[in-house]
Amino acid sequence: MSDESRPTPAQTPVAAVIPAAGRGVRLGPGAPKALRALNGTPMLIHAVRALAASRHVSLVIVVAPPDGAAEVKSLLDAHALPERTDFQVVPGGQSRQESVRIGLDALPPHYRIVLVHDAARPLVPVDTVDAVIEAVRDGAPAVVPALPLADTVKEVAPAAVAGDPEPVVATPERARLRAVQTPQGFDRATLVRAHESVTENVTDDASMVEQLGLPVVAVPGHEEAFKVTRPLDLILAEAVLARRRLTDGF
Ligand SMILES: Nc1ccn([C@@H]2O[C@H](COP(=O)(O)OP(=O)(O)OP(=O)(O)O)[C@@H](O)[C@H]2O)c(=O)n1
Ligand SMILES: C[C@](O)(CO)[C@H](O)COP(=O)(O)O
Repeated sequence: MSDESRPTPAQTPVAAVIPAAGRGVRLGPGAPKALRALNGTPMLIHAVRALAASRHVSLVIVVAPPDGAAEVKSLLDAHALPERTDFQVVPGGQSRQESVRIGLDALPPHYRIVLVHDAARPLVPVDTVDAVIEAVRDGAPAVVPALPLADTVKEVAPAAVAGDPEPVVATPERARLRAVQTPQGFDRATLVRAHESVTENVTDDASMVEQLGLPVVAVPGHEEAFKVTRPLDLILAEAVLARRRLTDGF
């Protein structure tokens, strides 16, 4: 077993990269998505707090909108965050993949475990974060939190004429499908190699590790780790925060 793939001890420090450089086109016009407010606090601050809630995470690197690094730094300074966690801000890229790679480049060398977490998943519970970390510490090179699907999924072919109904070509067996969330956790050397090797666009980091032929494992995700993508998701996120305030007092 090479040094890089050896299981890491429980005290190995964990860093989190938070890609937050997206525009949020599907959310509609307005500020970059990560800077939009959820119950008065920017989505990004909720996401940073969610990751820093894990006592294992000692560094959070926020990948800011390309022209928004100064604004993000001010936001982090203006909000209460755990003192045991260090924060760094770097300007992001044109795609999620490029933003994650920029975040990885900023990681100090001694971090051997890295989480990648969408700013757009601001409400992930700390138990989910810790379950991902534990699986990486147990030796998995890549870990995803995942949930079974409620809908049946169809594969379609392109319509002959744009706008016409799309022909359905297959119905994958639902019991074997999972909806994948973040944080995704990685052995740092594996993730760096994946980002160096895979050049085509992918929608998550774990799929790059799959392309290297390395194992990716799934741990239980959480309904509240959903991604704020469309306007209805903002309403749902604010409802979850209101419920938390009532039941947990924060
Ligand atoms: N160039 C980019 C694009 C996306 N992201 C981040 O990747 C995460 C997941 O992306 P998504 O939800 O698709 O966000 P957006 O790209 O902002 O959304 P849209 O596709 O609707 O524009 C988000 O936290 C987003 O800020 C990023 O850091 N850099
Ligand atoms: C990484 C991710 O959140 C896993 O579900 C998702 O693939 C991001 O997709 P997006 O289209 O960039 O939001």
